[in-house]
Amino acid sequence: MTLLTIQSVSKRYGPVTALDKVTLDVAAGSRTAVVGPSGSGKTTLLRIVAGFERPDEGQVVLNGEVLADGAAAVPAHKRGIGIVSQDGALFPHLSVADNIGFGFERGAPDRKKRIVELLDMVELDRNMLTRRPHQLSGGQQQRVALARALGRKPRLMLLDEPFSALDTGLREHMRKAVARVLQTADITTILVTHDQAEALSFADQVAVLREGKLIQAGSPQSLYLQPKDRETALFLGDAVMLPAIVRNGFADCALGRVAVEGSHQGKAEIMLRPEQIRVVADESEPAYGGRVVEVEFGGATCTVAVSLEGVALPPIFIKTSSVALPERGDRVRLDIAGKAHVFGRP
Ligand SMILES: Nc1ncnc2c1ncn2[C@@H]1O[C@H](COP(=O)(O)OP(=O)(O)OP(=O)(O)O)[C@@H](O)[C@H]1O
Repeated sequence: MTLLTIQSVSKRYGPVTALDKVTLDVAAGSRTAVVGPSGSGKTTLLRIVAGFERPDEGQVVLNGEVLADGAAAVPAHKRGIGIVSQDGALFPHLSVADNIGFGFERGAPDRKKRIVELLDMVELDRNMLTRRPHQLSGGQQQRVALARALGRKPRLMLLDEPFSALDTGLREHMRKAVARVLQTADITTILVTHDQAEALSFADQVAVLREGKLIQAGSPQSLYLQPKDRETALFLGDAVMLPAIVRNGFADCALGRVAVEGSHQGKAEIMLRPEQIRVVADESEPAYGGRVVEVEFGGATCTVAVSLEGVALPPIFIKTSSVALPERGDRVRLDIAGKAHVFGRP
């Protein structure tokens, strides 16, 4: 069931088109990540859904209720939508307990109990209730902000880059913790991020924005393995692109004959994710071989650059484990796992 429908929403700021006829459905109980380069319209979209901005055109409908229809809009505080921003936006002069209970009635008999329940939900220690925000770490502040937003029992939760101020390890931990809390509470969520890995691991649906347009929306797997165009492919991760001739489910390219998806026939560009390619030392002069021109040791994931023989193409970069890492100058062949994705060539 669809909870939120964003229908042909456009927003201009003077000469800048921040959003251009964006249409996106968000299923009830799901997690959607909106990604895109800086300035692509992610925050504008979130602010329109939250009610902090009004669209010039288009509709926002939540659970059958029209929240915005062009400039006619339901005010933000009447939307039942929670939002957690990058800085958490906690009230610095209030304790953790009062931050979490901010929206609750002062004299409500169950106020304290609800605050403690929310604190437990975001897995914070109860001795933190009397602390002020500046006595908390960045990750703890974000949990308090999430608890406060959850306390209002939102129909929809919006997360605007909430993990971006945290360092890598904590970021991943928080992402998992927040996903768990939202799933347990069965709250539909939209996350805005410019971290592709975060989007792919957090969401059921990823929506890619570029220059105010929605380029593609779908499951993380489908976007990563079947991106609509080159730019989307490269935005979501490293990719090896090769010219090819496709016939009956196979592509002839500089790597030999590679199985492909789809029914495209003729000239095309194919894409492989680097982890689909395995570098195998092979001195036997294979028909489609190459020579290692660069090795970058990176711990768990190393990068090997291979210059393909007999073709005028730049070296291709392959991610590989540190086990049996080839050396510069080695002859190798490249084994492919899975199928390549085909971009049709006009
Ligand atoms: N209040 C405003 N006035 C004028 N232009 C604005 C305003 N808000 C956003 N813009 C412009 O609209 C475009 C989209 O901005 P938006 O903040 O939505 O992008 P974003 O994808 O969230 O970027 P970032 O990842 O850098 O936060 C940008 O060109 C931005 O400069």
